[in-house]
Amino acid sequence: MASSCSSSLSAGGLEKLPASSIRVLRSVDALRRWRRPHTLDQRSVALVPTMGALHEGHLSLIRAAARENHHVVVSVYVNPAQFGIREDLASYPVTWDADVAELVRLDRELADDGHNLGRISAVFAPTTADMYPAGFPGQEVDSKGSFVTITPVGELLEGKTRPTFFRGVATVCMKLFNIVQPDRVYFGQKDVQQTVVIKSMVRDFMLPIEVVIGPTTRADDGLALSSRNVYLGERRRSVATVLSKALRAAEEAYKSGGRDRAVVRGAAVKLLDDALATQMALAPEKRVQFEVDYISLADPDTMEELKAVDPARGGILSGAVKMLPVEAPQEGEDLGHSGGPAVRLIDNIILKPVA
Ligand SMILES: Nc1ncnc2c1ncn2[C@@H]1O[C@H](COP(=O)(O)OP(=O)(O)OP(=O)(O)O)[C@@H](O)[C@H]1O
Ligand SMILES: CC(C)(CO)[C@@H](O)C(=O)[O-]
Ligand code: BAL
Repeated sequence: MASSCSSSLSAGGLEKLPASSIRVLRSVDALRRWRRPHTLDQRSVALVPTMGALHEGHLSLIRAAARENHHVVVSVYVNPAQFGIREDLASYPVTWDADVAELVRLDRELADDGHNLGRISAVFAPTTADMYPAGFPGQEVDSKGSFVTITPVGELLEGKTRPTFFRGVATVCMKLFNIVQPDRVYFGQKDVQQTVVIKSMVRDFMLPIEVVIGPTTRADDGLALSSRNVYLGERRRSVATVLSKALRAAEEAYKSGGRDRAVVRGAAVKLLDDALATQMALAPEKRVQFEVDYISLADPDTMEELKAVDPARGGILSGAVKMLPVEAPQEGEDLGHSGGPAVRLIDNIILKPVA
């Protein structure tokens, strides 16, 4: 739940982040009142949707948005509809105070850099009552309510393991887009299937919005930044690079002329198999066990699996790996946020077309 201790009310009763001009808008009405004049004065508005727990990946999207738009709205909303009933809604990291401190710091950076059209104008932090005016429909697969579903892409890969995920994402994004009425929306390539779902929704519902995809921000060792990485703890964090390494191995196979699924995807699978064998040879108090959910080599537009990459079109290599809770925890061992539950890592690499 967003706390209000790190914001203040101005003389006019407007809530702002401290030492900044960033408005905090907590309801649909407040956002609409803020938005109206910018339609009249034809200033461009960008939306960067997030679930908070901000990291450099989010900040890179905000920087891109500020470069190209007069106003940037960052939404911070942990949308319950995209969490399955057995997923981590209750423990999802909520770091409002740190998030707003990052936004204020970034806004100053944007102001000091002369290359930006705009800055962060507002943080939209609505309540679930506001976002689901008929009442929250529930997290079950057969919940009844008003939903946006984008199929078949939303049923593949992530959608197979998380059957309500893309329905929840598309529904909340449709709501956010209708509320904010952005000219441009910014999403990260880290969630590549999400970008395909959002682009399909914008196309199929004729939404007058440009979808901009920002590159994946990584830690120095290659791990894609993700809010859920806080669950890992030290032992699993050191092994979590297996997925990015596996995808990199498959990309190398493509770059060396490999085109068949068995060659390209096979390079990733082999790296994961070898890494797991290495871990399993270690003692329980040292090792990290993981399960591969999928390694996909898919069409860049539909995310349907490919038998071979057409070099004129390229493809998307993506994967999900579940890091299991550590065995035999050691005295004082850092197990990660919320006691170190199983963590699903996702990552991807775009195989670029070659002439
Ligand atoms: N490493 C990253 N690089 C670029 N964009 C990112 C990165 N991580 C997240 N994003 C993007 O930020 C936006 C908000 O994502 P979200 O708040 O879910 O963060 P997250 O790190 O993906 O969290 P989670 O761990 O729950 O998946 C999405 O468009 C997402 O793709
Ligand atoms: C796009 C999004 C903010 C919708 O809740 C979420 O799926 C995310 O953070 O990627
Ligand atoms: N980063 C996408 C949001 C989710 O996995 O729930």
